Amino acid sequence: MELQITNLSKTYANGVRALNNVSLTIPSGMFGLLGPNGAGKSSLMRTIATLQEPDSGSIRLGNLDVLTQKEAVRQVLGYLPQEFGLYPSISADVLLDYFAGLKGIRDAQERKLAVESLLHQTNLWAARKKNLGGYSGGMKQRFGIAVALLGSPQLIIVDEPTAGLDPTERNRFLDLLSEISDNVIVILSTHIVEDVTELCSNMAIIASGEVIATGRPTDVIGEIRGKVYRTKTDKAALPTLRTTHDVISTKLVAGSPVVRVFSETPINGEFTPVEATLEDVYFHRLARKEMAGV
Ligand SMILES: Nc1ncnc2c1ncn2[C@@H]1O[C@H](COP(=O)(O)OP(=O)(O)OP(=O)(O)O)[C@@H](O)[C@H]1O
Repeated sequence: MELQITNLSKTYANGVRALNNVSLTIPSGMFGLLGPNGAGKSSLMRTIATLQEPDSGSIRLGNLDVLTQKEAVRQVLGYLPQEFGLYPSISADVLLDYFAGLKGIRDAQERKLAVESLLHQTNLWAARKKNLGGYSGGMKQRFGIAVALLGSPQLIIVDEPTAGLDPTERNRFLDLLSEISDNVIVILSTHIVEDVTELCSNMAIIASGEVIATGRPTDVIGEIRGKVYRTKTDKAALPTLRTTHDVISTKLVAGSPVVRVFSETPINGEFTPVEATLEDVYFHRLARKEMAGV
């Protein structure tokens, strides 16, 4: 199964153009959607999840037309939104059973098996009798994914699921996502570049509603491989360096700026060639997009 998004555009009533001619092909496996705040990630995900209408464009999921066959899409969709409310004084097993009923699992025995299996899969079995109000952030996210996985969806959309999780919970959540991504499409929206490099077989970067890079992470990185250099400098020299070089990023290491620059041709002197990363592509493409928009 493949998700095919073609020329999707959306301008909100307040005039914000959240999606501008977005076209993407999303195969099965983990697909990372990267972009800064306000890039349009949630708008895109809500549209794919049949929760809002675009102004123009089309979305196909296998043989389904997502924009007109909404009910059929919802049957095979699992969606974990950026924010969701949970009933604080209900236990996980009771609420999951309730959602399983809403998802159309009518047979009580079948529902019980589905709920038990998901509670095990999300590592919430031991805490299944606990009220959700007492769950930690990570447990709530794992409960959210258990709800999204009800009914064996073919398309799973998770919108910034690791924001606010500690490293242990973040890893646990991402491991869970990669386990479920065999043979289904999982779209993971995130600001965290590392998560995409490590987990996703395909990806896209969007900024100001436009796709500015897409492909396999290794191929996307390949476009700037051999063209990234690094140097240490002092703070006073930084403004001049920005005018003479194509600066990708600067980071303070022990108080001194470490600068990564892009160059089509070899640069000597203080610069050392370094292995290009997805973060380099991300910052470099965003900077180019900003310059083009000025
Ligand atoms: N319902 C709405 N009405 C008006 N403007 C909106 C609405 N939803 C989003 N926007 C605007 O559309 C743009 C894209 O927002 P969106 O939430 O899709 O981005 P995002 O990439 O998910 O951002 P974040 O990472 O901060 O969640 C932003 O400028 C946002 O303010």
